[in-house]
Amino acid sequence: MAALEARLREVGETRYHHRHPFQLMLQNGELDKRQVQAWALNRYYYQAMIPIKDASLIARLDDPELRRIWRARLVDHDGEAPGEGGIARWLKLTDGLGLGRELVVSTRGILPATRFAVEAYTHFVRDRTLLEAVASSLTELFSPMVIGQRVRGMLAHYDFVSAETLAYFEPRLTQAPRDAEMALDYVKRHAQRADQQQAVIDALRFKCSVLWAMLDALQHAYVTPGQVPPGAWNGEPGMGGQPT
Ligand SMILES: O=C(O)c1cc(C(=O)O)c2c(n1)C(=O)C(=O)c1cc(C(=O)O)[nH]c1-2
Repeated sequence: MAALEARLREVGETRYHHRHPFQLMLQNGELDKRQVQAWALNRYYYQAMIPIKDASLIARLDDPELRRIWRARLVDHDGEAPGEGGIARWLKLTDGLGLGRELVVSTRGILPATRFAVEAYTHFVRDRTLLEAVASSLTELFSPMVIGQRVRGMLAHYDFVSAETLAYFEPRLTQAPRDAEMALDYVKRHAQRADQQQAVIDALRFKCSVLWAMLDALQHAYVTPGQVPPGAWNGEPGMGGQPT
């Protein structure tokens, strides 16, 4: 099983979004405020869909113990009360960046490719085997590293963000390792055959592609050559994006 873990870590090393040019620009202070806003606006859709993805996974778990463990993820994102949890904290980030809440929550200004990538993830978790669904969350093995680089870089380079507006990320540094450890343990116990282990590797590759595609879309639309797709957010806080 150490061999499987080594293969998974190799996938992360080569394919995770810590290597994406948009992530590098974000953490190196090379984006302007509008580009950072576009990142936060689009990433909101990922945040909003994660608990829906997790709820569909929980619905397929027949072991109460596993459901109880996985349930913590719903609480992390949705909170126990209005204004709590990861989604609410992400909205503090978009507030802090000057984006209108109605625009953000409506998701009408997100890029088409953001929507397709996030939907592909939720459908993958719903439709594939439970083993693949669990394995697709294993990008979380690598997220504390990229979050640390992003937060440090953004605080150092952008005067329009603060530790308070980036507060979303702080709890993730403990939540993500807890979740990833559990998912890795599950995968190691359930991927016994070679074909199952390959399915696990492929699920992680797929998930890396989801995250990569989201940043590709931002790079294409808002960096170079600046091709904002029709109907997507046009750079004006609270505006842009056609009403649905
Ligand atoms: O900031 C990031 O780079 C990053 C990456 C990932 C990831 O690797 O999927 C997640 C998150 N953040 C995150 O905040 C989060 O809640 C989360 C949940 C999941 C998942 O697949 O269930 N990934 C991620």
